[in-house]
Amino acid sequence: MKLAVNEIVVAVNGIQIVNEISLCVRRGQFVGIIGPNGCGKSTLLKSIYKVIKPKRGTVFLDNVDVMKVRPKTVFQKMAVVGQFNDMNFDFTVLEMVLMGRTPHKQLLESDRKEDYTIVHEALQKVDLLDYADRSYSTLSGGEKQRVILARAIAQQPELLVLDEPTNHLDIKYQLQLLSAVKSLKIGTLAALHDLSLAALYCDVLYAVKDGEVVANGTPEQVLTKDMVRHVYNIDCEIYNNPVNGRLAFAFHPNGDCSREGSCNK
Ligand SMILES: Nc1ncnc2c1ncn2[C@@H]1O[C@H](COP(=O)(O)OP(=O)(O)OP(=O)(O)O)[C@@H](O)[C@H]1O
Repeated sequence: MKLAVNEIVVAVNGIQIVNEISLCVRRGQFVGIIGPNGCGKSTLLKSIYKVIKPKRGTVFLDNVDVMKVRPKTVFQKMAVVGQFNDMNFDFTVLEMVLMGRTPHKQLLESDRKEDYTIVHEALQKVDLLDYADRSYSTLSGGEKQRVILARAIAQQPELLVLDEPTNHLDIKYQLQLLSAVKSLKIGTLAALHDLSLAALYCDVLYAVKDGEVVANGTPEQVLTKDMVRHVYNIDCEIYNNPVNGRLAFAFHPNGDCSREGSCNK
């Protein structure tokens, strides 16, 4: 499996939101996209999973031209966990996760025993097996997020696209969700806000500012004080986390670089 995104340009009302972004995800790689609010992460991801048609550029999943083929062909290989997961109709948790099987079925084909086994395993992975009969609409934001991940897992994708997947989750479930994703050993592309989690889970990072990639490489190459200041306009100290040995971040209070005297110490 290889996702190849080449020079994607997305413009809305004449304003360029994504500016010639290229990136690559290979089998087993966890690739993170970091950058401040509004820098274009979701817009880029939406153009990769066919919700937005870019003005220019290509997205290939192996030899499949994502822009040109029908959605079913794409979603047999790609699963998505978006940022907002509310539904207009109510379903049980089991029904929600069963929907992950849809790209693998013919029209009106009924669910088979094998589908239920896959769904049970997916619910187990996100620690929600006991919730199978609960109504989705009654779940907390974090529980909904985990159901949507279970649905994506049940899809048995080769590539998982996640838009801020740890939104709504407490720290235990942030770690559980990212560990569950990592254990799938498939290609993953995730927009992430938490730099420590990005350092802990990602093999490769792309830092985005104003719709452009300004740095890419391993977390150690990308997550520098200069990058954080340039991209987020804030000062920080970076150290090795004594628990996991990965990079950790301490941000300066009042560390907005635009404030007088707060930067360049
Ligand atoms: N359909 C649209 N019409 C107008 N502006 C849009 C549209 N879609 C996105 N934008 C703007 O494009 C910019 C990038 O939005 P996007 O959601 O991609 O950012 P993001 O990096 O995912 O942000 P966040 O971290 O806050 O989720 C924002 O300023 C947003 O307001």
